Amino acid sequence: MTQEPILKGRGLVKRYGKVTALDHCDFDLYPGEILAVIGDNGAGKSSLIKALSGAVVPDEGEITLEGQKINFTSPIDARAAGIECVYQTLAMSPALSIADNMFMGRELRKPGIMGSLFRKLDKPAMEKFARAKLNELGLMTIQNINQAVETLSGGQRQGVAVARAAAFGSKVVILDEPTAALGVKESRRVLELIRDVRSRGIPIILISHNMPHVFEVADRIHIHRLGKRLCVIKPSDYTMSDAVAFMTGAKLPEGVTEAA
Ligand SMILES: Nc1ncnc2c1ncn2[C@@H]1O[C@H](COP(=O)(O)OP(=O)(O)OP(=O)(O)O)[C@@H](O)[C@H]1O
Repeated sequence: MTQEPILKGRGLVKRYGKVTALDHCDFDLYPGEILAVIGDNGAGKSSLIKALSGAVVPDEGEITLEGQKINFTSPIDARAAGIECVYQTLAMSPALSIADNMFMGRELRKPGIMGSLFRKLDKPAMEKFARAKLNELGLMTIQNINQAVETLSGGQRQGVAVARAAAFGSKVVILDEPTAALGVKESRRVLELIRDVRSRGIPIILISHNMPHVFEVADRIHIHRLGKRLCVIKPSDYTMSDAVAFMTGAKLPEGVTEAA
């Protein structure tokens, strides 16, 4: 790679009491790529993306975005910097509408009296924007933008979460297990959305246990093992069973040692 990574982590450490979830972990995401992050249960994948998206503060190490050192202390900081993350839990309010969920925490407000803190929400503008974004991403099955999120199917909810991330993630979109618990058709749609985001030039980090999905969409695969990056492979160079063998420690890629 001749380009510089857009998002880079070096020597990241995160401890939870006696558990070391991240053990001097390195990470590189390059512009315009879909980077899958795979690893066994408990390998530290979620801890890694939480550190990159401000949900946890690493105990050690350095993160840079476009070459600038960043010190996120919350996901709000990361969002302000253009990094959007869809966590496994989706972080949506089921009783609120699709439009309200898309704007949660960054509501548009009507112009008010100068200096007024009590500016009214600009509902029409938010609905218009939400509709435009969902249409742009081909989520035409959602008829009513005012529909409560709790009335949507799992796939539609995931679609709204991905649409929200894609709409506001100007620099990086992170998706933690976006196809887990989805049916075949719904998973397909989410994979298409992921490709769609990439085609708009936004790089994506995809955490997934689903090897066929990973091998289908990823440009590169970061294999995470025991709290650190074991290696990065190209899906064209290895089989799915190789990847699983690497992440479980059954075998190592050529030239890689476990201590690396
Ligand atoms: N909030 C927490 N408190 C205590 N331990 C934690 C916490 N979060 C993660 N851990 C521990 O850190 C380690 C790494 O967890 P993490 O969730 O990052 O792994 P993962 O690779 O995402 O796992 P999975 O694939 O099962 O989701 C695990 O041993 C886990 O139990």
